[in-house]
Amino acid sequence: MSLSSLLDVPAPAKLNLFLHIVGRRPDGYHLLQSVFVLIDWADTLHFERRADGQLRRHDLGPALPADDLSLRAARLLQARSGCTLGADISVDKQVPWGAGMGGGSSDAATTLLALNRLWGLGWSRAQLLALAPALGADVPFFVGGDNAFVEGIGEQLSPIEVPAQRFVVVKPQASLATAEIFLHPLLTRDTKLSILRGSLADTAFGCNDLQPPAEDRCAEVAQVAKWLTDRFGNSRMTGSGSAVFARVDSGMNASPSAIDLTDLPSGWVGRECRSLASHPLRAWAD
Ligand SMILES: C[C@@](CO)(OP(=O)(O)O)[C@H](O)COP(=O)(O)OP(=O)(O)OC[C@H]1O[C@@H](n2ccc(N)nc2=O)[C@H](O)[C@@H]1O
Ligand SMILES: Nc1ncnc2c1ncn2[C@@H]1O[C@H](COP(=O)(O)OP(=O)(O)O)[C@@H](O)[C@H]1O
Repeated sequence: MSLSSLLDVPAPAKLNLFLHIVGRRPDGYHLLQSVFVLIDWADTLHFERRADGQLRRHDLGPALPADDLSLRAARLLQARSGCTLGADISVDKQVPWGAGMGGGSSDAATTLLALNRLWGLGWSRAQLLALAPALGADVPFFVGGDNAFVEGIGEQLSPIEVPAQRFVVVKPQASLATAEIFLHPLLTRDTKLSILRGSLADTAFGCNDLQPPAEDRCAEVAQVAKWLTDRFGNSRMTGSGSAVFARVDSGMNASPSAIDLTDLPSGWVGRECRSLASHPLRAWAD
């Protein structure tokens, strides 16, 4: 078997440094402004080319939905490109789901980037980006591959440089469904528009408008936020939750030895994470 018939690639998660809801489209989707930052908490996807055209997924970690986002992305690319090749896709799931960390969306985007190479399609980034919104509002960001100021429902990407940062990210036992948080009566939809400038990449800028509804829906979100604020002096929910992060790159908690996650309450998962400058497959499409 030639080397190029196998690929092993990371699918990194993201954090929303802030997330403002600034309006709503006639179809009910919400217009947002947000800074999305890639982090080094990642799934690993293994791809093996198949000559028979079949697409099969194998779960190396926890079981995923039968029609998961990596498989949906593979089917979409196969159908749109007319490619007669298939793939075995093995997913080592490390990123918690229902967490606002975009793990499923990253799996979908990473699958588009990887199969484009494995199948020798030679599609441009713009062609792959055109497929992305049909897979989910977060998928264009991961296909773009750069940390970004994001507008619209997630399809308008302005790459920005985000200073290297460290975070502690904690997800409580409860998971949250994105659609439920967007429909919550406590959600405000009229946050003032921000103008893109350097300070938008500051982790202290703005807020997450989805956090009050998420805390109302799920008491554990507020508990995680308090747990992090007590230890690191700051906290903010990412996406539609339920994970919450704290910056640990400044102040008295700057030393790695100060980060101790051994006392996480039972059922919570947490890690120290670093921001990434870009998706590790950023160079795989122009
Ligand atoms: C709000 C964010 C921020 O990153 O939340 P997280 O999913 O990361 O938590 C995302 O844009 C979410 O993206 P994604 O998770 O891909 O959402 P989708 O599957 O497209 O949408 C799930 C549901 O959320 C609602 N939705 C989603 C995005 C949006 N801008 N407005 C919405 O109202 C819609 O009801 C939609 O049916
Ligand atoms: N490969 C996948 N990884 C994780 N979740 C997936 C995947 N495929 C489909 N899903 C479904 O998508 C939902 C949202 O997943 P994900 O993008 O990880 O979370 P979030 O919306 O919290 O950022 C999950 O609850 C799960 O049911």
